Amino acid sequence: MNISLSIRDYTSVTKSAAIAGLPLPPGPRGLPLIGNVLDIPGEEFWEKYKELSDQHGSDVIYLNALGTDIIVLNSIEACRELLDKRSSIYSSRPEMTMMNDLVGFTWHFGFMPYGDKWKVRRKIFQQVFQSSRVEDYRPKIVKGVRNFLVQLLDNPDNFRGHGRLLAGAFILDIAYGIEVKSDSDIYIQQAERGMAAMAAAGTSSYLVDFLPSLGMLPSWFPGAHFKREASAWNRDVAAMPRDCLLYTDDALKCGNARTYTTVSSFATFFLCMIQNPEIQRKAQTAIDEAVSQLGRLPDFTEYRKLPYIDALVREVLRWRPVTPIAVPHAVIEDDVYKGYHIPAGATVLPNAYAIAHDPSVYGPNPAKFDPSRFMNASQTKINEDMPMGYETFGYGRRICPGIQVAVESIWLVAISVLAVFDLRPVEGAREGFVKYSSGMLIHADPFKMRFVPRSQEAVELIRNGVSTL
Ligand code: HEM
Repeated sequence: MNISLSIRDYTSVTKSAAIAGLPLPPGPRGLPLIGNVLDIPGEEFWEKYKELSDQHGSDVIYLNALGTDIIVLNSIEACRELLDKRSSIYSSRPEMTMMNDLVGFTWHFGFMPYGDKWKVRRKIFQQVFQSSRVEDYRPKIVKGVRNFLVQLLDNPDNFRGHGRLLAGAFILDIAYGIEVKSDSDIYIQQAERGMAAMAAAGTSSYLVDFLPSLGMLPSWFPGAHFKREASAWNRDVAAMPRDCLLYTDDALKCGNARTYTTVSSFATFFLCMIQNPEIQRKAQTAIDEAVSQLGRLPDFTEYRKLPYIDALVREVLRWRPVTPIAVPHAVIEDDVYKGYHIPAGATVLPNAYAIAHDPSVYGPNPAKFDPSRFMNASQTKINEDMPMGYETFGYGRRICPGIQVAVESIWLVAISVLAVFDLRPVEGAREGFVKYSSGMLIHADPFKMRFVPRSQEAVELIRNGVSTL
């Protein structure tokens, strides 16, 4: 036994030594001590990583920030090979000092390292949101979307607030069975602020993430602005699990701080519709033919039966991925990819934005919003050979466990809103590009639009939508 162990140990030591002798993936030359810190921009870093990948002619690039190894995966093949197929060693998280220790997300299993504590929480969370429970949660999505339509009719200017309420209330209802009625509810507001903190703190671009001892600096110290930002966010983030316990005796379910992601997709959907009226009309024609003539609002009876609406949802998720570099993974063993050494402990960033905008995956002109890219040549069915555009939900064992409810919510919002409203830009407002925020989660900057009921019959359908459930 002892002999076999020592043979195994010897084999693994020689294997590690052989791997360590391989070159690291290519990347920009770093400076002494600080490495590539100056190559990591504070904003839209996914663009820069893609540029570096093109410059070095490699889908995998290497950077070093204050001694921390960073591997960026810029192709779907690299993500699938490493994060999916080799998930037993690529499913941990880096330390994330800013997110966990300073901002206070240690309670959220999404940022925990791979291990038993994470596994228990993930299992319980999945039980709540798994696909076999669609019968339990779909009626709640339908009810939420019907209320959303009434709110859009009565107070269209607050469409973002209604979207926040829809996403937040629905998750609170599924997870804890509690009913929230307004977007000014304290829990919705708090979750919103907590998610804004998550979006900003999770970028892996704070120096303290690479040199945790910087966290010891006092807040007043020059350059320690991250400490001041963290303490401003910490109050809301710490309150999230505490308040969650007011509603449930099961603290492990407290992983629901993910509403912001779905809300960001709702806004992208609205934006794409006002910027592409011909696509809006095409989607409405498909809905009118299949549902509106039935004299009722759409529901899950139509799910997966209208290929153009499925394609539209895929394109919303692809065009502006909510999480452009997903959430950082960490690799726990030395590994080899395409002859390059991937060092144990490296932070691994899947560049979801680069993948979503890769013409070799999604066809020409990836900057254009065009649902037809997901259809077959005759435009009659979804092209099943094309990836779904869901890469934005991450990879391997850490893939988003809310993927199904998120996609189904976005789908029902899209089909229901288009069935009864024409979405139009505000007359006289400057049309064109709307800027997106930069961070772990991105969202469109505030914009205005109009929700015009398509007919008197549509108004009646909206008004009667909730009572007919
Ligand atoms: C458009 C909507 C959404 C997007 C784009 C999104 C995206 C992501 C991504 C990229 C990750 C990290 C995956 C990885 O590390 O490889 C993630 C993790 C996670 N998501 Fe989502 N998500 C969305 C909606 C939701 C919803 C609605 C929920 C809750 C019902 C949710 C719950 C979670 C949780 C708990 C994790 C942590 C998983 C873990 O670390 O094991 N997400 N999500």
